[in-house]
Amino acid sequence: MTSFFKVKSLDEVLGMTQLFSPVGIEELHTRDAFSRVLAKDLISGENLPGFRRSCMDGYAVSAASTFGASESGPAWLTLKGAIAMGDIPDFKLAPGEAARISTGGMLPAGADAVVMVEHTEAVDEQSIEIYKSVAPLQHVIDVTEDFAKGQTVIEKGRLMRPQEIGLAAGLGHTRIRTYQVPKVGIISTGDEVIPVDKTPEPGMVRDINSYSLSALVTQAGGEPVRYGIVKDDPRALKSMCKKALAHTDMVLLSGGSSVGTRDYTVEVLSDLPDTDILVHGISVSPGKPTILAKSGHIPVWGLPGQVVSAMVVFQMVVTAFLHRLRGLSRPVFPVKTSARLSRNLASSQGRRDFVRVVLEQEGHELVARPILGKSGLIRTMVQADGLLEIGEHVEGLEKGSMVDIILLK
Ligand SMILES: Nc1nc2c(c(=O)[nH]1)N[C@H]1C(S)=C(S)[C@@H](COP(=O)(O)OP(=O)(O)OC[C@H]3O[C@@H](n4cnc5c(N)ncnc54)[C@H](O)[C@@H]3O)O[C@H]1N2
Ligand code: MOO
Repeated sequence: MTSFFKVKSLDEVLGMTQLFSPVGIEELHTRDAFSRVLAKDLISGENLPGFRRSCMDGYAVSAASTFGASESGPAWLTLKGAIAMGDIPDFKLAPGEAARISTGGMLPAGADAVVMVEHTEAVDEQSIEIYKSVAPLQHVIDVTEDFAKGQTVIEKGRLMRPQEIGLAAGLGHTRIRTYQVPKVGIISTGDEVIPVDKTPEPGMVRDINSYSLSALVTQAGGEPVRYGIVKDDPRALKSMCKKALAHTDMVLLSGGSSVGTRDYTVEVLSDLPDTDILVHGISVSPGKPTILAKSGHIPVWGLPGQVVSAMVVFQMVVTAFLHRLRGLSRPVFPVKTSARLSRNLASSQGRRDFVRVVLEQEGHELVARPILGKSGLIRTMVQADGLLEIGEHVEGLEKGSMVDIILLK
């Protein structure tokens, strides 16, 4: 029997991300850097907060002055003054003294803790009673408690989430260096594939893949560039590949990845200058007939034409390469939930299966119902809340077992 594919494991293929490098760097205003990846360590130029800051409304004290204080035996302290927000206190606290302070105010010299106002009682204009002792630094943010001057606060390769944007702003970094957004060229192939604004004759299909793949590229942090539909003609496909390679950082071809009489992708890619076929076949289902080539420094994918397979391979394989091009230094962990499996599921050993599932709430539990349908049915992806992964060494899963579901965004 002819073996068409030299199938590689998913882990082997994912290991190939290291053969590719992040795209170029650009400087951006911090407010535009959301979802970008930092290209240079961000160093703190100052201490944060830079002064001892109260995190409660109450009284600044030396903790030692409150030791032993209780409801029945309060500590008695002399009121030295009040600290206005944003002011530097112009007095020092001696033992046995306290100063009125608000949340965010600067502690005076001699103070190392704050007593919450609800644990005090004013005796008269000059003195207060304290009903609860505080420990040193209680209710206080210390000078370098967020960050110290010179410290790396965000490492190169980290994603700029809302909290990283806030931190950069808090340290006064208005411009930061990030990786560019990788451009991803998308080419649909197939004599039967027509533009979505045309009405298909029998035997024809509208071009679903360049739309679903564009959306996936955007979701994974890339910029899709659509090159339309190319007929099953090696010369036309080669010329479109060259065009996409000249203007993008990664190329996705959909269709023609298998071994049919009109599946030219491998032939065309092999024929491009400075191009190696790294993968033709991955031991996953759906998506086995996937191709990965390296053209110069650019990854080129031959994705299966089946609408579900193209999407699943993008999510489970291509995304890791796009993250590499974006400059991300750590994996982005998929969002998962735990659910009880509604039925027995068979699976072939030696292959990783990704089964589409619907999630349903039953009492306090989530139940995962597998959607059994062919990989040419877009309906099955639309119904799916997530994917259930069945490992290479697992023969099947039993009804009632708890499983992890990768949620589809
Ligand atoms: N003898 C074998 N045949 C096949 C195998 C195999 O191992 N041995 N694998 C099957 C699997 S699994 C898949 S998946 C497909 C992949 O085939 P291709 O990548 O060559 O894709 P096409 O034949 O071009 O198309 C498959 C299917 O998808 C439709 N299609 C293609 N492009 C689009 C698009 N842009 N939008 C919507 N639909 C699209 C196309 O019309 C076909 O129906 O190979 C199996 N064969
Ligand atoms: O990859 Mo194919 O998608 O199993 O139908």
